[in-house]
This record gives sequence, structure tokens and C-alpha cells, in this order.
Amino acid sequence: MKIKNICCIGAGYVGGPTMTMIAAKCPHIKVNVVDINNDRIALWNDSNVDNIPIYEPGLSELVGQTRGKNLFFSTDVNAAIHQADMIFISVNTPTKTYGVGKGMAADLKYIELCARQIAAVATSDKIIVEKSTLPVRTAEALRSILDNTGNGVNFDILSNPEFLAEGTAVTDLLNPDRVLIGGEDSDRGRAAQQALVDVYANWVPKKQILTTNVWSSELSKLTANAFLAQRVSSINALSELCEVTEADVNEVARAIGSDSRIGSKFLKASVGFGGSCFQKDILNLVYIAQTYGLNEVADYWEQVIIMNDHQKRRFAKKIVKTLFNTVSGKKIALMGWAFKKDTNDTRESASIYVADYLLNEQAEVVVYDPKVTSEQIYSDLDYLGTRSHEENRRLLKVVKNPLEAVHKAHAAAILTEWDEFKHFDWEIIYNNMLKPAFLFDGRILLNHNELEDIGFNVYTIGRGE
Ligand SMILES: NC(=O)c1ccc[n+]([C@@H]2O[C@H](COP(=O)([O-])OP(=O)(O)OC[C@H]3O[C@@H](n4cnc5c(N)ncnc54)[C@H](O)[C@@H]3O)[C@@H](O)[C@H]2O)c1
Ligand SMILES: O=c1ccn([C@@H]2O[C@H](COP(=O)(O)OP(=O)(O)O[C@H]3O[C@H](CO)[C@@H](O)[C@H](O)[C@H]3O)[C@@H](O)[C@H]2O)c(=O)[nH]1
Repeated sequence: MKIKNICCIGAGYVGGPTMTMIAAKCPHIKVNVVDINNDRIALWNDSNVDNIPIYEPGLSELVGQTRGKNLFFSTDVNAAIHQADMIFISVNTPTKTYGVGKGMAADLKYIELCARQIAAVATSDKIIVEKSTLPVRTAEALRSILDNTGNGVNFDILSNPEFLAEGTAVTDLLNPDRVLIGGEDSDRGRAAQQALVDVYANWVPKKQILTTNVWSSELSKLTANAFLAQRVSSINALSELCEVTEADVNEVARAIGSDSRIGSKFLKASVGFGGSCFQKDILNLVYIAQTYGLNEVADYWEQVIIMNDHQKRRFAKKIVKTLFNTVSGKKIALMGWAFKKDTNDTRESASIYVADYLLNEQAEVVVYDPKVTSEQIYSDLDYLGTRSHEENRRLLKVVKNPLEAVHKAHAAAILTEWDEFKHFDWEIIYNNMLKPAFLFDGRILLNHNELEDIGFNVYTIGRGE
């Protein structure tokens, strides 16, 4: 079966970049990316390609090359479903905020809506691809909805989780470590799996395209994120021990990472991991284990989140303690709001929690981030519900210029590892700040000896003072 027309439901951080790459590498396939969010689709279609709604290095160029040729963005979901041979579901699956599983389980309402819409609209056979991250055995629920509400056409369900990381989405999609495709063990299932293998084989070497059963594929996505986040929590746990023992967490990371069995990646201690995936997916894993009565398994993975919450909180506490146990009325500059560099995504960013903690301590918080808008920053704070919309705007200021952020500040804290922070003139910054000038490096980003020579009092994760 040769795929000629793909529809992707969900034009977000996954649907947008993934479909752009498929369109770029498969000029013979027409790709329609659809979303119910009119504003988002309008930005994907903006005549100035730099205005696409997602900042990812290299993405706007790729959109510029493909949009209007074989890549289209639209809000007409039904038309795109109708035309497609293959439909990717790439909608959000956030943590549930209500009812059973609140705060733990993945909310599958958007997935279910897609399935019902596909079933209602489809008048020809379709391959349905789970691109969103889903709890293991979701395909079973999808099958039930599609088969019970459809028009008698055949649906084949595949699981094809996405492993791209934000900030490196384009290179990750171009050279994935692996592509994972789970399918049903039947003639139709294998044919559907092969059809998707053939799409990726346009640019991914065949040996890197793994095929498994659907359940292994669904569970592998949650497992990959759990293992990655576990490494960050493990090194962060050690960072606290380093701070009291004169060991240096970077040196420890290098020493253990040189062991090929451990490997050097994902051992960077930090103010805590953020992003839309790690916390959500581990909570989901914990919830799934609990529902099967596997309490030891659930507790084991939950510890990764507990350690991450501790790391964010202890960084904020350290600022208060170091500033003579009070930050009330003191100006503190937060450098970076995105959850990592090279993205404008702020979901679950450590900055949100550090800012909230400092605002509770009555600090005057000023934020500078090169890519995040002030609307996004205020909306992240409002979402926590700690204080009113008006109070958040009164207590926290967002500035467009780093020097404005540090002007007469008591302290500056690095919360995102943006490259530009390394190239700042820290001497000028020091001269603009109140004395003693404190610098808290939550990303172990800067040259601390140089900063100390300038006159800063430096506190960094994972090294004692
Ligand atoms: N962000 C990442 O880096 C990443 C990486 C791998 C996997 N994932 C997973 O991919 C999925 C999507 O994540 P995201 O970051 O792209 O989310 P997102 O919130 O950026 O995008 C999801 C989009 O789906 C749209 N949508 C929701 N319901 C819809 C419907 N019924 N019809 C049409 N459009 C609808 C929303 O309007 C939104 O624009 C999640 O399951 C996530 O866990 C994300
Ligand atoms: O050594 C490290 C590595 C990462 N982080 C932090 O961990 C978070 C997540 O980073 P990263 O994994 O690079 O970005 P994500 O975009 O969240 O990507 C993860 O989540 C995606 C969504 O599921 C998966 O597709 C990716 O494979 C997985 O890496 C960020 O806050 C990072 O700053 C650290 O603190 N130390």
C-alpha cells in the first residue's frame, strides 16, 4: 500500500515539525496538518514564515520550502480526514485536572474526540497512527470507538511515538536514533505497519526503523521518558550531596559518564527538569502501575518526580537563605523562562515554580527571556492560581533587555541555559547591580571563577561555596 495523502490532527510542537519533515522528505505525499485552534493555524500560514507559532532552529526554513507545495495547514479537519489514507493523531494528552486520576492520569478526551470525528467522517479505509504519547493499551479504546461508531470502513491502528526533543526537533527528526512503529499481528496490521515504514524509509535507514507490537510501542514511549528523567533526578540528587561534601557534580558526572555502560548524556545537574513531557508521562506511568496494583513499581517511579520538585524548591530556598533570609522588597532578576534553551515552550519550566516561591516571599521579580512573550509568562503564573491576575502583573515584571532586568537587582538567577547568557558582559551587569551582588547559576552555565573575580557572590548547583 503506497501512502499518497496524510492528515495530521494537531498542529502543535509535535504535529507541526514532524509533518514538515515528512513533507520535505516525501514530495510525493500531500500532507494536511489540521487543528481546531484558528490562531495557531493562522500563524502556521502567516506570509512571514518567521511567525510560525513554534520556535525551533531550522524549522521556519523547512516550512518555507514545503508550505503550499505538499504541506498545508488548515482548520478544516473533516476535509483532511476525508482525503487521507493515513491519519496521525498528534493532539495534546495533558495530565487530568479533574475526576478519577486527577493529577496523575493522562487526559484522553482530545484523543477520543479525534477518534469519534474520524469514525463519523471516514468513507474509505484509513490507517490511524497514534503519534501522541498515550497510556499503554489506548489502541484498544481507539479500536472500540472506531469500530462501533464508524461507517463500516476498515481502520488499522499503529503506534508511532515521537522522540524528538524541543530545541533540537529538526535535527532529531532528520537523524532519529530510531523510529518506533507498533502494529497489530495480522495481515492487515503488518501491511499498515509496512506502509508507515515506507514513509520513514524515504530518509531514515531501515535498520533504525523498529517494529514491535502495539503495546510495546505505547509503553516504550513512557519508559524512554521515565529513564531520561530518572537520570536527571539521579544527578540532581547527587548535586545536593556534592554541595555539602566539596565534591563537584560536573566532575562526578564526567567521571561516571566515561563508563560506557552509563554514558555521558543526560547527566547535567540543573534547577530541575521541565517541559511538557517528563512529569506528565511519569505521573501517567505511576498511575498505570497503581491501577494494575503494582504499588512498588509506582512508588519507584514517583520518586523521580519527588526529587525534581525538591530540586526546584531547594534552589528557590537557597536564594532566600543566601540573601540573609529575606527577599521581601528585593529585586531578583530571573534569566530565562523557557524550560530549556532554543525553545519558546515554557510548560512545567522550573522558572515558574522558582518565581512563584520568590513572589510568596514578597520579592520583586523581574524576568528576561530572549524568546518567551510576557503574555506567556503571566499566563503560566496565573495558571498556578497562587494569586490574582492583577497581583501577578503588579509583583512580577517582564523586560526585553537583560540590563534592565539586573539594574539595581540584589541577585540574578540563571534558570535557562540560553547561549547568549554566556556572552553577556558580566562586569557591566555587576556594575549595575546592588552590592553584595549575588549570582545563582541553576544551569552550571557560567565561568564561576571569572564571576568571583569580578566581585559576584556565586552559588551554583552541585558545588559547595
Ligand atoms: N512537545 C514535545 O516535544 C513532544 C515530544 C514527543 C511527544 N509529545 C506528545 O505529543 C502530543 C502532542 O504534544 P504537543 O507538544 O505537540 O502538544 P500541543 O499542545 O503543542 O499541540 C496539540 C494540538 O492539538 C490540537 N487539538 C486538540 N484537540 C484537537 C482536535 N480534536 N482536533 C484538532 N486539533 C486538536 C490543539 O489545539 C493543539 O494545537 C502529546 O501527547 C505529547 O505528550 C510531545
Ligand atoms: O542532563 C540534562 C538533560 C535535560 N535536563 C532538563 O530536562 C528537561 C527536558 O529536556 P529534554 O529531554 O532535552 O527536552 P524535551 O523536549 O522535554 O524532550 C523529552 O521529552 C520529549 C517528549 O516526550 C521526548 O520526545 C524526548 O525524547 C525527551 O528528551 C529540560 O528542562 C532540561 O533542561 C537536565 O536538567 N539535565
